Amino acid sequence: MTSTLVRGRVLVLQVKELNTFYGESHILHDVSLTVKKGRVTVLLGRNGMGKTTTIHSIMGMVPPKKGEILLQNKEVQMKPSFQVSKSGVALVPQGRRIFSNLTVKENLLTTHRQKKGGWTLEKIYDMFPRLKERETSMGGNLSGGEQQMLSIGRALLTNPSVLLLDEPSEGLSPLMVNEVIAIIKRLKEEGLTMLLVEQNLSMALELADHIYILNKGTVVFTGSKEEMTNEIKNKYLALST
Ligand SMILES: Nc1ncnc2c1ncn2[C@@H]1O[C@H](COP(=O)(O)OP(=O)(O)OP(=O)(O)O)[C@@H](O)[C@H]1O
Repeated sequence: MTSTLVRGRVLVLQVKELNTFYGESHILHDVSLTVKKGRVTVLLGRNGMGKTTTIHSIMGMVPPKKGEILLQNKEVQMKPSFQVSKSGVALVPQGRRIFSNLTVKENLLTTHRQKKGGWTLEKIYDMFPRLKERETSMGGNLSGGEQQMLSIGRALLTNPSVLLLDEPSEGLSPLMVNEVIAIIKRLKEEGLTMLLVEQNLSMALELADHIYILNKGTVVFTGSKEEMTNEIKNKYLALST
C-alpha cells in the first residue's frame, strides 16, 4: 500500500478542501486536515462550527460537494458509509448510538471484522473489564460511561486504521471524562491513530499531538498545543463571543 510520509510519519487520513452543504447552506469551506499514524489529532471549535459535519463528511454520511478524502492514499470521498467503514475508518458517534435493546455482547459483535493480530472480543473485555461484567445486560440499561466504553469497543472491533471520536466526553461526569481520557491514552499506546472532536479544552490539551480549530466551517488554526495562544483560545473557543 502506498503511503505519504510527512516528517517521517505516515499520513493515514488526508482531507483536502472539503466543501459540504446541507441543502442550500454551505457549512464547510475548504476544510483541509491530515491525521498522522499513531497520533491523536484533535478538532476543536464551539457549538455549530462544523466539527460533526467534518466527521460525517469523512464517513460518507453527508457527502461533500467538493474536496478529496484520502485514506492511506486511496480516495474514499464518493463512497457510501459502509464502504468507508470497510476501508478502515471507524466512528464513535456523538451520543454513542448503541443499540439499547441488544446486549453488550450483541452490540459488540454487530461490527466485528476479523484481522490477524487485531481486536477481538477477548481483547475488548481485557481493555474494558466492566463490559465483560455487563456482557448480558441490555445496552439501554448501561450508565453513560459504560455506553461510551461500549461505543468505543464496538468501533475498535471493526479493526480500523483510524478511529474518529465525536465528543466522547459529552454528558459524562468528570470522573468518567477522566476514564475516557485514560482509555484514549491506552489506545494511543497500542498505536491506534485517532481523530478526536472535542469541546472540552482541557481534555483536548491533555491528549492532542496536533490541533485544528474550526470556526464557521473554516480551519482558523492548525498547530501544536504549545502554539495555541490564549488569544486564539479566547477568540475561537470561549463559550460566548
Ligand atoms: N442535518 C442538518 N441540516 C441542516 N443544517 C445542519 C444539519 N446538521 C448541522 N447543521 C448545521 O451545520 C452547522 C454545523 O453543525 P455541526 O453539527 O457540524 O457543528 P459542531 O461543530 O459539530 O457543533 P456541535 O458540537 O453543536 O455538534 C450548524 O450551523 C448546524 O446548525
